[in-house]
Amino acid sequence: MLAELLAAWISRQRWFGGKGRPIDQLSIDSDVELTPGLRHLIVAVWQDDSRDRYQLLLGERTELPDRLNHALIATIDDIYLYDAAHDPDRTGWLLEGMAHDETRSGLRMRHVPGVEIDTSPRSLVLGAEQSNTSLVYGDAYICKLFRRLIPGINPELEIITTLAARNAPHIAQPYGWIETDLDGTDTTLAFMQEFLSNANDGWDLALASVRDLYASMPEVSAAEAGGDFAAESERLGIATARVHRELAASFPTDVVESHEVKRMAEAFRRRLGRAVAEVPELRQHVGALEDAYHQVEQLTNEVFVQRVHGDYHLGQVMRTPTDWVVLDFEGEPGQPLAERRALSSPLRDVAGMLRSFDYAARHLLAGHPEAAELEPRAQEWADRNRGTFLDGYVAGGGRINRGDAALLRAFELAKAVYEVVYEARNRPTWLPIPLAAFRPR
Ligand SMILES: Nc1ncnc2c1ncn2[C@@H]1O[C@H](COP(=O)(O)OP(=O)(O)O)[C@@H](O)[C@H]1O
Ligand SMILES: O=P(O)(O)O[C@H]1O[C@H](CO)[C@@H](O[C@H]2O[C@H](CO)[C@@H](O)[C@H](O)[C@H]2O)[C@H](O)[C@H]1O
Repeated sequence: MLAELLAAWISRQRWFGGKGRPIDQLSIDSDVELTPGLRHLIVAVWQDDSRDRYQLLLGERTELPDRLNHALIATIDDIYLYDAAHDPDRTGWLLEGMAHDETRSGLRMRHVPGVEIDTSPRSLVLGAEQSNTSLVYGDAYICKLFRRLIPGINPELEIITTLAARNAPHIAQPYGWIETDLDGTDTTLAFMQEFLSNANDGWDLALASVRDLYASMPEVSAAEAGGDFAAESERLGIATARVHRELAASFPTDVVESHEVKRMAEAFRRRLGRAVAEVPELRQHVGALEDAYHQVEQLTNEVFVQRVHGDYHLGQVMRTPTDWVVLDFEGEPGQPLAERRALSSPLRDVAGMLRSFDYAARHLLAGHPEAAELEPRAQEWADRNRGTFLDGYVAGGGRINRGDAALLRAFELAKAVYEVVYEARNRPTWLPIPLAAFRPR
């Protein structure tokens, strides 16, 4: 009975990766009591013969305070079962566990050597629950509970702890993590780092700039607008190049010989094939995409590859009073771990951010009564910030060569294909934004 109730509940969660497909079955793989009133569950969700596993913190109470009503999952035998990630009376237990390196019922809670964890702050779930659930403790820490579990060490934990040990700039200090065995492999369940309380999300800052441009009367160019974002885009380019340099210095790198570059084009094509099957709107753009991928096959230069961010966009960077900080090095949610840890061209991240400038420029157009008149201004804002970001990247020592244009374009288009699927599944009204990327330029 609990399994059926969980299936209905999980399908409505923003972080559930299997949206758009019915759940055939949900089974409870593990269910352990962490402390009275708090259970840790790993559930397996079966859809079309594929299985994904998710973790949840299940709270139990005989009375449910109003503030937890939104987290209610079900009532069984007069016991309220709810998502305890939303209950600060329960989540303090995780902080204590990491502070004291506790192991309970197979869950290993650990802190980064040399740091101290203050166990007094209470948690709040961050409003923007996306692929995961983040708990903010006071204004000190942010602990991300990975919802969909993939056996193995999460790339974010691996990368941030490695970069922090080198005192690399542009990252937030790591504090602790929680792990368990899944299929006999150490698997990260949660990762906690410094909460940047005095910082703004790059996406929000960019949107403020776009809004300012749209509202400026009489019409001014993006460069003349009071909220011009170009200096920030440039700084972000410089920070991105620095992070790429740190990643290249900390992890293995390689060079893909020109005759092997074909494989990259094949990967783009495989992704396109899957996406077209899911989102028919893509079909009319297949020709243009094939052309772009074909140009990659014709490349005669070798391609430098290294560890990269993997899902780089304006929502993954924050502006502190001093500089940009890069978050969320876990790659594209939903991709196999091996793919997320694989070496790739840093141009992939550059392309991701270029796409994000396009998103920021266009997102306010959907449903806007003056969308047609604003379109050229959106394009102008996107072009300006994409350009200054690239300038910053090159000035910061980022590797972009003359022969990279075709590869950068292909990465951008492949990212837009990914976004089409992401939007079709999660925010269908946003679908026109990535679809606009396939228009001829
Ligand atoms: N260290 C941090 N300090 C402050 N806010 C953060 C921090 N990490 C993440 N956030 C906020 O949480 C949002 C989502 O974080 P992210 O790591 O991208 O999670 P997800 O993987 O669920 O998308 C970010 O856009 C940012 O607003
Ligand atoms: O942040 P996540 O790791 O959860 O990334 C996923 O969600 C993102 C949306 O929140 C999605 O990003 C897309 O929308 C952004 C605006 O909301 C935009 O800035 C990005 O450029 C665009 O790709 C991301 O693709 C997805 O993996």
